[in-house]
Amino acid sequence: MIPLAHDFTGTTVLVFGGGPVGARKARRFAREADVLVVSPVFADGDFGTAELIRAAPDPADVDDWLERAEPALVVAATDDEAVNNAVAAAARGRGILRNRADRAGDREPGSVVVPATVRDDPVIVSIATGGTAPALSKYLRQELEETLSGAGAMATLCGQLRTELKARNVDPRRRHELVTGVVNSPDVWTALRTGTSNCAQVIEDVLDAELPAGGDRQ
Ligand SMILES: C[C@@]1(CC(=O)O)c2cc3[nH]c(cc4nc(cc5[nH]c(cc(n2)[C@H]1CCC(=O)O)[C@@](C)(CC(=O)O)[C@@H]5CCC(=O)O)C(CC(=O)O)=C4CCC(=O)O)c(CCC(=O)O)c3CC(=O)O
Ligand SMILES: NC(=O)C1=CN([C@@H]2O[C@H](COP(=O)(O)OP(=O)(O)OC[C@H]3O[C@@H](n4cnc5c(N)ncnc54)[C@H](O)[C@@H]3O)[C@@H](O)[C@H]2O)C=CC1
Repeated sequence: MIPLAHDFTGTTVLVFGGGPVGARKARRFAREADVLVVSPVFADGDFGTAELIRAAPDPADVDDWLERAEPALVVAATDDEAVNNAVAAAARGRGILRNRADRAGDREPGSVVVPATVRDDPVIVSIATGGTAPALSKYLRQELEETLSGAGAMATLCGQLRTELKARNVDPRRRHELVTGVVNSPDVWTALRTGTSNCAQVIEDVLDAELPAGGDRQ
């Protein structure tokens, strides 16, 4: 399997099944997609901003739901294998991405797995185990949360620094050295994590050291 980052903004994600697993998937995709959850019963819990539709489609009805909703991705998260099979088959027939919550293997083209994810925007790290051990994905996600602390601020800082260096015509090789120096600086990491320094200050320090007296490098 090849991990990809997919932008679901402006699309619909259709989830079948309103149990804890359907809720978790709904929350995940509701970050950016319009999520519809179809289920006869909904678990107590957080479905994010998803729209909840009370219905219990038979396997034969599922394709009509896909036709109406025109989703970019369908999630099969019911406890009824026949319905989950119908969801996967209808999505396959329509060329729609599909995620089966009740399968670890036997994947086919167009079937996707939801990885455990740590975010410190704009940084995203995803973990999957080929379906063999989702509990391990969860464990590793929790471990990585600490490691990633400050990574979002570091990414933002590097982005701004690159823009500033380009605007000052610092040549590409030197730009790479300066940005790599910042990324590898324990002092900058500590400053970002503890809030003792901010992006603007670090950028100013780098620019002052690199371009004293305002002279641009070519
Ligand atoms: C294939 C996959 C399909 C998919 O859902 O995309 C899948 C399938 C199945 N999961 C099952 C069980 C559990 N899943 C979790 C948790 C998570 N499962 C997630 C993803 C995936 N699960 C995909 C593979 C990812 C990978 O490759 O690692 C995570 C990462 C993402 C998310 O769901 O958001 C999320 C953690 C999020 C987080 O916390 O960060 C827990 C732990 C818990 O709930 O505390 C358990 C119980 C412990 C255990 O069994 O490990 C079962 C058996 C069901 C049964 O026995 O009935 C199946 C089906 C089967 O195995 O047949
Ligand atoms: N991928 C994952 O992370 C995990 C997957 N699972 C699998 O996912 C399935 C769902 O897990 P839970 O949410 O814990 O189960 P659950 O049994 O709590 O919820 C299933 C939901 O599906 C609904 N449902 C039943 N028939 C339906 C229909 N015809 N149309 C729409 N919805 C229907 C039920 O009303 C219920 O809300 C489990 O059966 C299991 O196979 C379980 C744990 C973790």
